[in-house]
Amino acid sequence: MSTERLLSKHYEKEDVIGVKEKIQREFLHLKLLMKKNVKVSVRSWVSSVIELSSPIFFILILLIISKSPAITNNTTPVIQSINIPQCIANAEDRCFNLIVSPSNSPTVLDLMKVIAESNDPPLQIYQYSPETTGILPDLNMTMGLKGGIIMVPSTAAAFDFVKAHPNVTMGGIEFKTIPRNFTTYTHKQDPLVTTDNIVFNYNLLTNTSCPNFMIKCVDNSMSITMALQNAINIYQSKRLVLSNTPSINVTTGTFPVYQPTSNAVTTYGCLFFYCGPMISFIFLMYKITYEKEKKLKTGMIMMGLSGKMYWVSWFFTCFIINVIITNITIATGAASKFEFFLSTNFFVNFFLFFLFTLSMYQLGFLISSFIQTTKAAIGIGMTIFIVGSILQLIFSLLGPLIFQILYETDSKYARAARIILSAIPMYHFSKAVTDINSIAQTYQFTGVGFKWSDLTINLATPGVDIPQTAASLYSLFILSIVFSILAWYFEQVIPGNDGSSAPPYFFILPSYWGVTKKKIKHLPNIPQFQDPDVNNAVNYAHSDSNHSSVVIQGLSKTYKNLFNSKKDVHAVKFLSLSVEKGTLLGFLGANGAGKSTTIGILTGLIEPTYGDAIIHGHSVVNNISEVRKITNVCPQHDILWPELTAYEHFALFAELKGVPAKQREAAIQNAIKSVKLTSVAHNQISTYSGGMKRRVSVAIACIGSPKIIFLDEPTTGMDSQSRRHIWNLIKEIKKNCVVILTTHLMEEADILADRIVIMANGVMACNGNSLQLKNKFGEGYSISIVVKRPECIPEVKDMIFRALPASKLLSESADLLNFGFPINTPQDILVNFFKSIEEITLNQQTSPIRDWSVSHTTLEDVFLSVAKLKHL
Ligand SMILES: Nc1ncnc2c1ncn2[C@@H]1O[C@H](COP(=O)(O)OP(=O)(O)OP(=O)(O)O)[C@@H](O)[C@H]1O
Repeated sequence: MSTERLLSKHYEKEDVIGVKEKIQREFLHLKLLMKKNVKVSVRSWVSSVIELSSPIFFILILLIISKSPAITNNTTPVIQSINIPQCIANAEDRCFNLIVSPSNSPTVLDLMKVIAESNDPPLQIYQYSPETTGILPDLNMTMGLKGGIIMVPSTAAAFDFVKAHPNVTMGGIEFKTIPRNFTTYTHKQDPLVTTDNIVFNYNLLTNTSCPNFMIKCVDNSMSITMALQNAINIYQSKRLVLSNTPSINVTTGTFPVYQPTSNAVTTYGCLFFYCGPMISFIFLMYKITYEKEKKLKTGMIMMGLSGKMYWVSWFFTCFIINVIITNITIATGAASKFEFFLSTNFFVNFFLFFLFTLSMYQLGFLISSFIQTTKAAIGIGMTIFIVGSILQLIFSLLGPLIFQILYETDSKYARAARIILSAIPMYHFSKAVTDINSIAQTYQFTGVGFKWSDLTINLATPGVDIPQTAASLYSLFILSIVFSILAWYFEQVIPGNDGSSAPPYFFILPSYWGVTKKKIKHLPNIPQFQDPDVNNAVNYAHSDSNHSSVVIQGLSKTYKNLFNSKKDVHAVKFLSLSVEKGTLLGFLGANGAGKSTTIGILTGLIEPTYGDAIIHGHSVVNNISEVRKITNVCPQHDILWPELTAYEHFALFAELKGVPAKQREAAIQNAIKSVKLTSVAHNQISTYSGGMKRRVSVAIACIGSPKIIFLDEPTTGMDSQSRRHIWNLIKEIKKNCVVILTTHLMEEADILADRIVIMANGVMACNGNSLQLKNKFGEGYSISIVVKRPECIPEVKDMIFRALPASKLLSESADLLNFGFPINTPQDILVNFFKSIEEITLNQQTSPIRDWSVSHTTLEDVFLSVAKLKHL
């Protein structure tokens, strides 16, 4: 029967799992993984405390810096020059604002009406009295969004207004005297009118101060003067009874102005606020790569945990840590009385820190998909942190200037720099911090901090297209999404520790999304193998009458070399075999023989180039999730978290493997007893020896009545007593399932295996039980000889071949020689041989042999002779 037909026959057996069950399973996995993450975080509390308290640490440093005399001297804004603050709100039509005093002069009011009417667009005139509106009137409420002329009673009131609304008033006029002959009779009561003066006296105040580097400073004195002179002319021509034109005396006066102040937060805020999230970023990279390096992730997936939920659980864990760190940052900043935090809308700060941390986390996920070791993770994390710190310091000190240069210049370099910087979360973070700082630094005088609505205002000079603060937050959000997508993509495409990877175009394959089944490719013909038993096993695996629990058909795996196809590695070549329930298959082979690749394929970690394996009716290529439900694994590397106890491991895997809640405790206790760990079951794994950890791994592999168990060197590192105990346990559990055991201990395979397959260069070299293999590949007896020195080897070989002409050299390593000779060697030859070897070794001085022994052929001998043969 063709392989396709046989496979399709098997597929008929597949269970159709309902969507509801699938969702429930995914949620169960998420719950288990979240539990694990929380427990690990709680148990490794020192690192968790360091991670969560890092924002406190860095903000406290900033607080100490801010208290240093050098910085505090600089924190109070000084009235540096007496000018009218520059209006920065042109976009809201406020830049036509003039602040004019005194408001009790009817002539001044008339003049202002002329200016207001002749202005294009016309201005409105507002009366502002500190007594009625309070010291800090809301500009929007008082005068609407349009600009206008603000009449104030006195210069002092003008000062108050300017203090309340820095940078919205373009200039001011303080009238001092008005010539008597300039007024109409109705204005004789004007307090500014002087009888003996024909000079128009006023003080012109223009705002030439720049709130920050982002603002282009414009001197409006000329336009104000011209507007006023024009108004005087119009007024005079229309209404004056006198023909004399008054002379005008303009002076410049002083006005309070907010010079942007530098303080610890404006100077170093970008740097110190950035450090807390970055420490968490390094921790995250470490945690993810730790699970990768220790193959915990792979192990969990082999045991059936959902790969998707693995990432979702990390996402939620990061989300929780992010929310905690963000709130700690804001609370510490507020407790430190930094206006950056006190005056800014909570949600603005929340989103700023949350989105920055989120984007860094996603970048961490992305970078982690390229690296395999914690060393690399820490190295790269620290490098990013240091380079980022330098950037933050530069932005802290020169941020506004940099933004101005970047956005005012339209050179190709500026454009390129903008594009590059836009992909860097630190850049958006420092831009937003600088924006918030530019408002927060005047908070103590204005009482107005960074509001939610300020996210969308243009803090820069009109015409300079510097992005609004909201753009920085959007960018952080978009970067988070882009990094997540790239992390997901590269996680699939970059080969992991197990060497598995998806093709670069995997996302366009319908089979990736579960819409269709993967197309299984088969080699057209079943090849002929040298060994008849292997041929039989292969033919049976492809036969119609095969109903074994595990049926492997034509499994092949080629690791392609992208640059040179001659260097392609054919790790597994047409492996076909079947394993019945209740059988322990010893799967042996030298290093590089193809065992791990085969196990990787059977556990769904590696996609075969050709062929498939059907495990209890489920294809490993197309239905691996069902295979994993019934499969348990004891990988070479323990899937154990040092922070969890053995009990917690058993509980986790019992629930994962679907042990009903009522039977779970019994299953856990059973597992603990089976590997004799009762007294230490509640101790953390970090306190266990290597052998004890192996015992936990073996017990995990037995939990939940699996139908197939993969044991990869299960007894490595165990003492002989524990090893024998585990062997008994394995003998017990194999009764109800299939066990596939890979080991380098031939004694272990000999004792446990019902059937042994030895792989050599990717090919099944032999297949049979231990006795069959010994008879077939062994030489009856084997002599092991330890020579004194390597130079003695030729002499010893010569001696053995002379004494036992039918003997064969089985292996030769350092000073150990292994010969085999047939069981039917004539007795007299044997007697002579023993005599001569005894004589040689009697003389310790001259003998080239240090030690020798004779035994029946061992599996080791079989293994060594099989490794030498060519098999295809
Ligand atoms: N990701 C990979 N890319 C390229 N070649 C690989 C990859 N993984 C394994 N190989 C090659 O495939 C062959 C089989 O390797 P495999 O790991 O399956 O051997 P093994 O029998 O498990 O060896 P060991 O006993 O050392 O674990 C080896 O030649 C190995 O170098």
